[in-house]
Amino acid sequence: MHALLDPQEMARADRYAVETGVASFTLMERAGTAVADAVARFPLPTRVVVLCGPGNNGGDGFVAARVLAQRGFRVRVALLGEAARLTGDAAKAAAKWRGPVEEPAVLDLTEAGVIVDALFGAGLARDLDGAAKALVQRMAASGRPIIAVDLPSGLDGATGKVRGAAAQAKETVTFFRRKPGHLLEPGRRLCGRVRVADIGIPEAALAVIRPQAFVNMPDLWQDAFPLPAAMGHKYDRGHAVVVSGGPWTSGAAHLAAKGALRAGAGLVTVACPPAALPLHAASYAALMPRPVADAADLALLLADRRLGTVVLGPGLGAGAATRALIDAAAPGRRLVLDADALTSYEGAPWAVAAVAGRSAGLIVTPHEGEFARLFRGDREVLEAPSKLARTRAAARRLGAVVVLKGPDTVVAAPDGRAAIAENAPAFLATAGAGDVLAGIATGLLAQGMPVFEAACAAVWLHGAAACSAGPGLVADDLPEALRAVYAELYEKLGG
Ligand SMILES: NC(=O)C1=CN([C@@H]2O[C@H](COP(=O)(O)OP(=O)(O)OC[C@H]3O[C@@H](n4cnc5c(N)ncnc54)[C@H](OP(=O)(O)O)[C@@H]3O)[C@@H](O)[C@H]2O)[C@@H](O)CC1
Ligand SMILES: Nc1ncnc2c1ncn2[C@@H]1O[C@H](COP(=O)(O)OP(=O)(O)O)[C@@H](O)[C@H]1O
Ligand SMILES: [K+]
Repeated sequence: MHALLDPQEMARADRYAVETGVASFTLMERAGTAVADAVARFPLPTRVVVLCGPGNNGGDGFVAARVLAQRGFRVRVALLGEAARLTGDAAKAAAKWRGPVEEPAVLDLTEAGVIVDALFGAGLARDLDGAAKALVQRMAASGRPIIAVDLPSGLDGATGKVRGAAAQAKETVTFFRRKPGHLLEPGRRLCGRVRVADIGIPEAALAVIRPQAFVNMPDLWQDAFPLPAAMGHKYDRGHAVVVSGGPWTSGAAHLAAKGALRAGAGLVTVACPPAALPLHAASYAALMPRPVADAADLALLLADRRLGTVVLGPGLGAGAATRALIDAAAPGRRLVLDADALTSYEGAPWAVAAVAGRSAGLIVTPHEGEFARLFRGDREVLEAPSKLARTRAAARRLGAVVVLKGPDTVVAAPDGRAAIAENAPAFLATAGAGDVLAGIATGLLAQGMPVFEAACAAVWLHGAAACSAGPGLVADDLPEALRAVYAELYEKLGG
């Protein structure tokens, strides 16, 4: 699994390496050498400017400068702060750099072939201001390619937020594992291409750290992925129910239903107002439309316990009628709540927590607007320091798995496990895409996949389907595109 380490966890990995016999200066030497390797891969990087900061990030910069000079590059080094104030490994690395150490102010950064940004990394402790901020802004304005050491300076590795200023990097070289800030926007864009260098920290450090945040990739959930059993029948693959709005808003439920079917649910029933029956009947022939006028009708339909997974929200309308449908569906069933279902609980996350408590597992899939409405007034959730922290706080509050959508969709479980997606193309932001995602999650839940894993898999499959469909995508393409993604996944998982 691809773990993500926050700065504290990374410091723990560092200590673990030292405890198990790796000298900390060796880590710095390898880190600086990895940066030098990245510079050397650039086209014609003959003139290199290395901007070093006052801590170990600057130390990596001094090592990179030395290695590059030894390899014949013309290197100039500037230090933000005084050389006399460097300590520990950074002081040692600076002492091994034999060339001049200049004032940043005297350098014309626009003349650099490549700039190495080694000002601040994991130790960024507050917003940049004064000389540090001015230097980062000059670097950004230089227009020269930048290779960032660990993180673009000013980017917070835990949150992905910019603290004061940060310069767009062409490439970022980080160490051992990526950090959440490499995936969370705007950090992801600022990093450019991210390389992870092995600097000799033992993998066993992860068993000690027990990280709880991961990149959302198949290795995170593939062991729980429901491959169809050779001797199975459709009921083994679950019976999902999509609750639809009336004829004018039935498209959203329709997209969710297709998502659930293509994700592998054995059967999908669409519970819809009678006026919407013909529309659903005319879509996929495989869908089973049933007339459901209100919550009492839904309860009757769901009396068949095989209908164990229900998605509500897409195109349903927000308000009391939707809350009543949710109350009818919740007891003992696995639920996905999206869109209007979430807006129906504006400012009342405790009510969703109550639904979660009655259910057999709940996934909620808000976008940022729905999230803000649901948690209105809940400062602990809304003001948590990052998208990752907000999603985790929300999951704890609701006792449910939360999927907070966007270019960097975060999935979090109440127990703290979290995954950040990196496979969604920008053109996935199109009307109805969210409805398909809710449907895919429902289809996976219906097949018995555990709730957190189902949510993570749904997000990854959704992104992969979009990539497979390509630019020009409309939401209707996503369920169809899932076929190619499944073909590859089944092949890989031996299904
Ligand atoms: N962990 C590992 O395994 C390995 C880590 N390695 C490397 O170490 C890096 C982390 O080093 P680090 O901890 O020394 O922190 P770093 O990023 O240099 O910054 C600290 C300095 O900046 C200062 N400062 C902070 N904020 C500021 C602000 N807003 N404005 C102005 N100043 C500010 C702060 O000063 P102070 O807060 O004390 O005033 C302090 O002097 C990591 O990113 C990686 O590159 C590798 O060598 C390989 C192994
Ligand atoms: N900039 C982006 N890059 C990639 N994916 C995005 C971006 N913005 C939104 N998405 C994704 O597009 C989908 C949009 O869903 P949603 O906002 O619910 O729209 P709708 O209600 O129209 O279906 C979500 O899966 C979200 O993660
Ligand atoms: K940096």
